[in-house]
Amino acid sequence: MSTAQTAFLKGHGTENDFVILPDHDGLMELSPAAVARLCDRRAGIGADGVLRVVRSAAHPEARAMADEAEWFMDYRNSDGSIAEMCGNGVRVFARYLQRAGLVQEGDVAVATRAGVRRVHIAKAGPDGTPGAVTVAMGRAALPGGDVTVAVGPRSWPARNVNMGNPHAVLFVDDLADAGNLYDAPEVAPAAAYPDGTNVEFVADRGPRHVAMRVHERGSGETRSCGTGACAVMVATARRDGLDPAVVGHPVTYTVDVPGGRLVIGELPDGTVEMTGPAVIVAEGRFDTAWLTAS
Ligand SMILES: N[C@@H](CCC[C@H](N)C(=O)O)C(=O)O
Repeated sequence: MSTAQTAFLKGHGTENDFVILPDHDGLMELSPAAVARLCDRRAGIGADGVLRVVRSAAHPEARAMADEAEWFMDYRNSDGSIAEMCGNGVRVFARYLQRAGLVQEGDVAVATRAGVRRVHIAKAGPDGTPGAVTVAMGRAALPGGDVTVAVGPRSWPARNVNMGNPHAVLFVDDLADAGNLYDAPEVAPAAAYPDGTNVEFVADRGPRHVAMRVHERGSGETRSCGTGACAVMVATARRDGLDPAVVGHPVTYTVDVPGGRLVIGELPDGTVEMTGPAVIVAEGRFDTAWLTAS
């Protein structure tokens, strides 16, 4: 008797890693417990989150976007919670579509809970090195209001930046000041973030060059966060007195994350674009029953 199996892939973007579940017709039941089991780094496959690949027409949350974007990224954090958007995830998602032969190098639109995101897959190098993947992340929203982030006895003022999902961005002299970021820092007032938030600690590295560490809502400390890096870019540009809408030209920053480097630009129309690597590292199968066994 053969055991039912489910196909998966594993990929990452600057070491923000994902289990990818191809479920093109949207038939899979994916409970929060099943996501947490997949993402478990000891008893599961291990990842910061899950990218379920579903045809937009087959998913109730994406049906309205199906004319614009054939594929929907159903993103889940490693604790099983749902997030609106994942910047590295959408780049890795595009790489999966390319590897599966569902799209070619060039432009692809991907439906997300934060709306349609346009992704560009650059040509591979002459030696076959995969090209970088760029995503137009939409405009940052800057809700304003005073926000404070505390770690133990220390606290810092933070900037509230929304990239489709929420972020609190603050500047430190030394990234070690963030301490253990597996636990969520305290963010006040709680009313600024009714659904919780991601928190980014930022240190300067040079002109238009910063480094960051992140606590991701629903995943703990990760090696990178794409929406977080975009929020950091915008918060840093405003701190530096740079608003592309005012200066009339794009503004670009390099953002180093523990898992690599992202290049992020903001255009005069407010659109934020992020470029970086996106790779698939493995492909396999697990027993379907394992996902739901108690
Ligand atoms: N790693 C992601 C962000 C994933 C969602 C986040 N944890 C949230 O809950 O908002 C990225 O690359 O943007």
